[in-house]
Amino acid sequence: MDTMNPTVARLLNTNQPIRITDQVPAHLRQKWGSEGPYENLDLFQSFAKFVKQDPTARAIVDETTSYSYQDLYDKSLSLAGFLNDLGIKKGDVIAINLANSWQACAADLAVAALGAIALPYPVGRKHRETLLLLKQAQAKAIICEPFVGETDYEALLEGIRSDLPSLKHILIKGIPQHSNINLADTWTHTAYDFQPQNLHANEPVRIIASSGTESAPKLVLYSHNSLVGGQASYLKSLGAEVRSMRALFCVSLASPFGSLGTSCILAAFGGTLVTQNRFSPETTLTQISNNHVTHVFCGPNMVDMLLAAQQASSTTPECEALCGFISGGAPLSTQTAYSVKQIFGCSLIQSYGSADGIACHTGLNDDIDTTVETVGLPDPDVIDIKIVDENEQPLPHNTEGEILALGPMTPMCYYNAPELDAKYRTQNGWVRTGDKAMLDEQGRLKIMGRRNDTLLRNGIKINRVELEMLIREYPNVSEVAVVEYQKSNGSSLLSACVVPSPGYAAPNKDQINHFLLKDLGVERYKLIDNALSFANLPLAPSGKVDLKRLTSQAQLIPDEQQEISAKEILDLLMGVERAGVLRAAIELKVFDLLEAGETQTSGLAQAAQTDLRGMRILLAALAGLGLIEESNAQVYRLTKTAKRHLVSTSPYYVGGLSQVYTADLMWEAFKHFKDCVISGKSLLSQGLEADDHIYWQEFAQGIANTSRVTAKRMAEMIVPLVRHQPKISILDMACGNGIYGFTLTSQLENASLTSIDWPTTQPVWQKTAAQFGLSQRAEFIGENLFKTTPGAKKYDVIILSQILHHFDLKSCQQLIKLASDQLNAEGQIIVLDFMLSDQLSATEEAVPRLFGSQMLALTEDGECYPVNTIKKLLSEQGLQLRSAQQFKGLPVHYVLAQNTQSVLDKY
Ligand SMILES: C[S@@+](CC[C@H](N)C(=O)[O-])C[C@H]1O[C@@H](n2cnc3c(N)ncnc32)[C@H](O)[C@@H]1O
Repeated sequence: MDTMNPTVARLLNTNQPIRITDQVPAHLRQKWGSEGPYENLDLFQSFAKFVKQDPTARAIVDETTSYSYQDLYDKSLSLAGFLNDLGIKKGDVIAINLANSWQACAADLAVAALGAIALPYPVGRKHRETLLLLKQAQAKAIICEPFVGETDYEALLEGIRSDLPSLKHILIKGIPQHSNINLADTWTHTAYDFQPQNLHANEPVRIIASSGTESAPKLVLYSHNSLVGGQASYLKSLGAEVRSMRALFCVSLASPFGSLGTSCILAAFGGTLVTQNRFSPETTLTQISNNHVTHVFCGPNMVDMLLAAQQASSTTPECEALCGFISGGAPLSTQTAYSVKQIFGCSLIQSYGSADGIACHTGLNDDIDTTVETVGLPDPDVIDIKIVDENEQPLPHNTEGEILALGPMTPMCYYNAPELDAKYRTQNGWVRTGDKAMLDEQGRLKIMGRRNDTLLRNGIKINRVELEMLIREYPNVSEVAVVEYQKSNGSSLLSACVVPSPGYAAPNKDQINHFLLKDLGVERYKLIDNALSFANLPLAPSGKVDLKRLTSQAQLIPDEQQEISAKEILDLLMGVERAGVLRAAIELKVFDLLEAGETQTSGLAQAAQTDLRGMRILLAALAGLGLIEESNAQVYRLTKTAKRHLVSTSPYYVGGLSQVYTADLMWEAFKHFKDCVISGKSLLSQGLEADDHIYWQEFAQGIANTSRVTAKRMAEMIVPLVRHQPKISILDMACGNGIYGFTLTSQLENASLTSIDWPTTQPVWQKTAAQFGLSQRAEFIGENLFKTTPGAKKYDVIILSQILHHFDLKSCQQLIKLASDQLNAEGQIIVLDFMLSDQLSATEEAVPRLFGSQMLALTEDGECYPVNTIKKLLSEQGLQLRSAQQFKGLPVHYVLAQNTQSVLDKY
């Protein structure tokens, strides 16, 4: 909880029963019911109406299959029956965290049939966001994907379950790893006996989570009527016959924009929903033509990507049925609107809306200027709009003010957040959007500044809120505001203004960018140029973050201050102290002793058999490095990081790396690094590549825990490629402790392993063999790698892990040839190493670069090579490159290549 601001903390700690008060006056809801547009049907009933009319009509088409209205109806009621048997009842909140699929729509419909409330949210939320959403909504159950990218989402949920007393059931779209429910088991359950008379269309059915500018997501509560009656009217003008709409959603169906999918296209219109698991421009183009798509719902960036993909393809687009692209989330450019007309021959609709309760869009026949400059005419069947001044007094046309909105789509209230109702709703139910706009003479809405502004960097649009949310995922960051500012040369830059959690330092620019790029897989153009640390973000009189003030503060930073600071230089120069202190603490087992309960300086000195003054100074330094905390004078405890990574019994222990990175040899070598630079050579009397260097024994032990992680990733990739083979022979060249070869062998029943290294590494290798229980399936060859003569035995997989960097290019070439000569037809070589990519900036690649300096200091002519060089070496041997990438979250790259020649061709 230490990362939360007071509002969030208060929200999470409240155990008050949830009160739902429709903020819209009852007489208005009644009027919309009697005069339209409400039909007063609940969402499921409205959907069921179409099932009855034409059960065989296509409801959903995904990349491979289509599902009829009857199919979807049956599946929804089976799931509803299952949920009902679990005890889910009217008014309960069910979170849905699924990629776009028929299952996501069936889950929406099942929850609606029960009179429960669906809380869909897009996949990709991390720990903090998930906890906030589920806790604030007091969700009773969640239906989710097992994995999101590399995140084990089921494990993430299990990890926060103790903080979620309301969460009783987890349904996994796949085989659960814990004692949870497999969603597949629900689809054949006895159908729920749906009784429409038990539901009222003005009751709640869906929460739309809006990121907004709050520290926590806002949960906006919608009734059946406000979706099926109000929100659906929003799309009516976009097609002559809504029933024949075939709508392709590139955005997540769980996003506010995507909420139109189930409730409007299916339940209100009886149309067809075309889905894709994940947006890809190529798949979208294929789906448009194969499914005669009429409407594409996407963000402006996606439109640009579709245009680029179509331009790159040699075929003319097949899109006769296409009426338009509906682009929401950020403003459009004239160029985009123009290109859509040119290339796809259809309209681009600019849609403006927010989950808080506003939606407006341009028309199919609007000219390009109207499309780009306005967001169209507000439709009273959806929403009425007022432009008001600070005192909420209406302003005349062509005058800028804040947009207030009220109409049939207006949501009921914010869920479980009366303070948000007070802030964002007027007394008679109008939604305060916080966005600035004016109405022109024709009554068209012109947006002058959105609350969730779009940022422009080098001409590319970036959604501020999305970026802020991503940065907020960084550990121990409690608040973030991203602002755009101009440099003296006119270029625009992005600055992240970060408030760290109490007791933590704010991450710097490089740390944030590395996190965005490596952990979250964010596109490079969204990286920030600068990071500023704040104790609190300044607030404007409205109570919102004062972005203007932050922008001017960012503006004030002289360019040179964005470079490395003097303190950081000092930190660099004190690297010797840092490494020495940490190595001493590891060798004296200080972290293990603290874990065992020895917390006093004197006790620690005694247990570690050190001088009292020595221990006192060591502990003070460790506290300075943030590895331990002083709880009382001279009493210490481990920090979370140290507990996880520096206690030797932890499975995540990395202290062994001190034997590698702070080995005696390393001090010796770096003492004379200047001379290495001058001579271009290592000054050690014996380079690492020398016969049977003693360093390798220590290395093999020290690297073990870290190797396990990388080896597991490597095995995950190789196993599916070879497991079909009746027999698999693996060669681990320069095996060290042998973990890579053994990890792979252990996952393949029919595999045998040969490992080569200097004879001195054999004892460590034997230990690993015993740990894996694989001594019977493995042999060790103790000899010089370069002297191995390829015999009759050939291999299906050859591993070259962390070895090429020791040698010059010629030797690398020789080694790859040796490997390639021992490869079976169809066999694979995998090279793993520190490598330089051509995609990251120098500071983002500090580790491999520093590793390069290690090679200069320690080896005769070793080096850290670019990925492309390794690729070339493999290609030169006639091997076909299969893939090359950095393992996500690890500093190691791999390049995988395959022998496509038959053995006979080669000899
Ligand atoms: C950096 S370690 C890598 C070990 C292992 N592949 C891993 O990734 O953990 C390099 C290994 O190469 C071995 N080695 C270096 N030159 C060698 C040679 N000429 N013949 C045999 N082994 C060699 C060392 O003994 C050491 O175990």
